Amino acid sequence: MSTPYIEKEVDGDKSSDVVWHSASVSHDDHVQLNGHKAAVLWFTGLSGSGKSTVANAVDLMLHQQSVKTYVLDGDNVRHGLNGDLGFSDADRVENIRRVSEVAKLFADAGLLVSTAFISPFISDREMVREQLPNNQFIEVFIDTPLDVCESRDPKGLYKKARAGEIKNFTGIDSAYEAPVNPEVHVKTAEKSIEACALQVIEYLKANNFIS
Ligand SMILES: Nc1ncnc2c1ncn2[C@@H]1O[C@H](COP(=O)(O)OS(=O)(=O)O)[C@@H](OP(=O)(O)O)[C@H]1O
Ligand SMILES: Nc1ncnc2c1ncn2[C@@H]1O[C@H](COP(=O)(O)OP(=O)(O)O)[C@@H](O)[C@H]1O
Repeated sequence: MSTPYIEKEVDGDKSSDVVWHSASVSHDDHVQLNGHKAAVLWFTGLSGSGKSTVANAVDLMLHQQSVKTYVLDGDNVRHGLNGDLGFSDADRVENIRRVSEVAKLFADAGLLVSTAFISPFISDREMVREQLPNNQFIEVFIDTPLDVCESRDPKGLYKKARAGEIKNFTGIDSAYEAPVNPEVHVKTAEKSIEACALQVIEYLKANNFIS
């Protein structure tokens, strides 16, 4: 007998006649089969801070240990699911809301999912935390000073933003609210990519998400 993992949320009138259907295979069944806990590693930081790089390094380390994983990356999700969204504050909020729902489904399936989104607003990240059960939200602050991100400029976007060719660019003319008490605080300007990834792996081990 499975227990409903995700409770139905009534969203105004549009879904009031939709009834939640419990799955035959429960979250606990997935976790038992996988042999590790599920969680969402929520990487947040400025553009060029290293979210994608560290998230993918962590993902590879986990995969090599036979942990079931998936990476949701802002650049990729914005090509499909969120291709209709731009970079106004309202669109960023909607971006994170949708990603949060997808991440919740991946975690429900028993995966250790990593997300790499700037996710600049504390309120949105706290919304994600609150909708995930049992401390499954792990905030990973990729803390890289703006000047370092700008000197890396892997996609040439800071140059364009400084030239006024891109508006509402995070850290230039759009806000970034740093995490106050993240589960993992990674300073990429001070250590290698591998050391940054290992810091996340150590957190997962110390908190019994993986063995
Ligand atoms: N105006 C503006 N501000 C910030 N970023 C911009 C912008 N325009 C395009 N890009 C590119 O989009 C990537 C950020 O997308 P996200 O979905 O992570 O943004 S957010 O969480 O909704 O704020 C970001 O990717 P990363 O560099 O990997 O962070 C940029 O490549
Ligand atoms: N310790 C480090 N951790 C992460 N990235 C680093 C580090 N040192 C240098 N970099 C470089 O910084 C850049 C970060 O880019 P990216 O991962 O795309 O950032 P983001 O996803 O936050 O926009 C990459 O070119 C990466 O090689």
